[in-house]
Amino acid sequence: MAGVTGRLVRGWCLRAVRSSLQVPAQLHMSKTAMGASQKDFESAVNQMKLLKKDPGNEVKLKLYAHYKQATEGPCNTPKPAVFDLINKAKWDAWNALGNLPKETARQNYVDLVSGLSSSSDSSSQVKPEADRKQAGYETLVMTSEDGITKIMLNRPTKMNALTTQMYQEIMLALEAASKDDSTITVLTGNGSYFSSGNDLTNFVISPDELEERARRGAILLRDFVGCFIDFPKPLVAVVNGPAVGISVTILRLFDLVYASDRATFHTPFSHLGQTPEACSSYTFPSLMGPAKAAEMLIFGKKLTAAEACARGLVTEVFPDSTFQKEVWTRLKAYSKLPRNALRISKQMIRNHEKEKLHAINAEESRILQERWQSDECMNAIMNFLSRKAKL
Ligand SMILES: CCCCCCCCCC/C=C/CC(=O)SCCNC(=O)CCNC(=O)[C@H](O)C(C)(C)COP(=O)(O)OP(=O)(O)OC[C@H]1O[C@@H](n2cnc3c(N)ncnc32)[C@H](O)[C@@H]1OP(=O)(O)O
Repeated sequence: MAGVTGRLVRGWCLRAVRSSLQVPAQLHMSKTAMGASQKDFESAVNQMKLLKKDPGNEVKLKLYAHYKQATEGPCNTPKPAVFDLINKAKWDAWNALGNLPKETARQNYVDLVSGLSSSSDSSSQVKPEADRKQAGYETLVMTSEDGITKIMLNRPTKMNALTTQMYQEIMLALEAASKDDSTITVLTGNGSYFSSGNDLTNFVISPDELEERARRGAILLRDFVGCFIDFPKPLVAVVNGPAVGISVTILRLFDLVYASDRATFHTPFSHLGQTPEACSSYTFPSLMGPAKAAEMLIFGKKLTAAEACARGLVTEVFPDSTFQKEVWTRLKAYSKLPRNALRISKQMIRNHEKEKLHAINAEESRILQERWQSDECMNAIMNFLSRKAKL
């Protein structure tokens, strides 16, 4: 019976909404964002030899330390005499990296050099100081100013629901932001919502397409979440209003989450016949404990901003009336901090669990691929769409 209902639902979806869905090519993050290879490392070493501007002693020490760690592992030489100032400073910098894995040191070295190259490139170009809006996005507004790249979800009349095009554009925007000369990257929403999560019309497809679309959807989801796991710079969510579904679960992959007191946090996965994504099946229990995570992820309890803050998902809550002013003042001050130190500190905090997060992301995406083909999921989507049709 359920199977028949499912087939009817899928047929109804196709007839009820005449949608010409296109399947865009999948995007992949650059190699640098995914982890530096030996080749990337060697080319960064060569790039350093060509650098025209002296990056200063502090940076040179970091480069030295990461080079040694990447090539030889933890510091293995005797401590130089106290009066041998230069060698002692070098030894201290290397020794301070402790047991940092070689791969992480290699990645940090590549990131440091890439930061230096892009800042020296940018100093040779004349760029207007004014807000630089970047063209080419249909569902986002991307701007760069005062060391901050802002990616704004821009479908306010649809509560910034995420279409497949939008997932792709966010990945492109993140890739661009990871390479630009900004210090901090911000994601926010235009209008009253931060985002209402996955656009449920992504499911408006013919029954014979479902299996293939679910397969592609899982790849899209995995790549999308992967971009957040790997994002190399400080990433800030400015949660201007309610957040639903994946726009909530992804927050644990941000470094700061600022929320308006008007924001709510809702993950109605079970109601939709679906399961958690964006690594939340692991990150939420570790953040707030399994009992509180279950309340959100299994039973779909909607949290206020204050509750989300108490559970560690939100960094700080601001009154809505002063939200934008207070948050942007704070971020502008942060964006003046030394760029490379911020990046390296972020990576030191995040690198420990990166590999695990990728594995969890792959598994969650695989499970959702099956869920999307279930009658439970299709019935829930149909309920939403038929409510829409009746309005
Ligand atoms: C084979 C499948 C391939 C899928 C590939 C996807 C790959 C990635 C998947 C990642 C998975 C993520 C899981 C989730 O995010 S689950 C959460 C999904 N979101 C929801 O369930 C929210 C649904 N929306 C609502 O409940 C309500 O709209 C609202 C957000 C509570 C707001 O209610 P309100 O009454 O204030 O406003 P309206 O409902 O009138 O909304 C205004 C218009 O916006 C449209 N809208 C809003 N949100 C969505 C949405 N998520 N999907 C589609 N459309 C949305 C709403 O329909 C109105 O449009 P209209 O004016 O045209 O009627």
